[in-house]
Amino acid sequence: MSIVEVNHLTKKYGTTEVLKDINLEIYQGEVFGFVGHNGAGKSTFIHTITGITNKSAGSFKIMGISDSQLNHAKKRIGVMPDVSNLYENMKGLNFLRYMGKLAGDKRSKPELKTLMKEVGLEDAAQKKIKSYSFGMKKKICIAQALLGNPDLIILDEPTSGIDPESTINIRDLVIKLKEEGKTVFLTSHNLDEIDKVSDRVGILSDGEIKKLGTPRQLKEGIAAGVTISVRTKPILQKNDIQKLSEKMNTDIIFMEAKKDYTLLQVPSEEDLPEVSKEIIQSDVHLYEMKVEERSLEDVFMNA
Ligand SMILES: Nc1ncnc2c1ncn2[C@@H]1O[C@H](COP(=O)(O)OP(=O)(O)OP(=O)(O)O)[C@@H](O)[C@H]1O
Repeated sequence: MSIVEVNHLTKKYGTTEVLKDINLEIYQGEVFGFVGHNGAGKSTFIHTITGITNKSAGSFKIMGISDSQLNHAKKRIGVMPDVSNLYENMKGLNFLRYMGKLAGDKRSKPELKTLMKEVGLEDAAQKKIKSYSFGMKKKICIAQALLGNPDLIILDEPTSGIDPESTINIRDLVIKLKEEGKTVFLTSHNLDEIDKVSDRVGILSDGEIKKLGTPRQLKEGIAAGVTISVRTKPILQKNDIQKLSEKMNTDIIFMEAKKDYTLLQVPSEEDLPEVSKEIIQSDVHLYEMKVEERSLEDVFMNA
């Protein structure tokens, strides 16, 4: 079942089309990762489907409720606010109690403390928000998005500015929410994180969804060929790879030479034995050769 259904959605600021004819379905119970470069339109998309800003054209439904009736769906959507919208003079726990009442959240104080613990703020309940670090402010925004027990949780950059341990906490929290049957829509610049946690990923570029699928489908869908890293002494440079390619009469593409290894692309795994044989027979010493996993970053760069 679709929790979000977007049809031909367009958003303009002045004459600039920031979202261009977007079609997208987000299914119940999935974690959907939305990625794109700065200014691609991710926040605008969130603002549009949550009614913070008006669409220019097209339509959308949230939990089957059409955008003209969006107010009826709002209680079931938890949107992570921007840190600048926090009430800095309030203590963390009091802030969540206050926002919780507005959201119709029935949680008791101990339950709200549990929520704070889940987002990694167990020691900050009685501290004023203005004393929080940026990462802590992000965490309380995530907690705020969960008030009122929403079915759809929208997290815009939840892990930016957050330390690695807290990033893992947030990942665990997202997985827990999914296990509870919630739908989580999240944006992030951390592609590794998106890869780990998302059931499906959409790549937004210049206001259009350029790629959509499971992380695996997206990684399998990029240019054919196998990327390998080769650790040699001395390091193989571009001209070495060109010579190798000519000698083998195969397209071997030099990608980059790092500090202690070289990345190259060969047409298929079948070429690996000969590549290693040629390197061993050359003037360099071969220490390691391995196939590199495709990453979402590769997909993103190819979008
Ligand atoms: N209120 C506004 N008025 C005019 N232009 C806007 C407004 N809000 C956003 N934009 C423009 O729309 C484009 C998309 O911005 P948006 O914030 O949606 O991108 P984003 O993908 O969320 O970027 P980031 O990753 O940097 O947060 C940008 O060019 C931005 O300058």
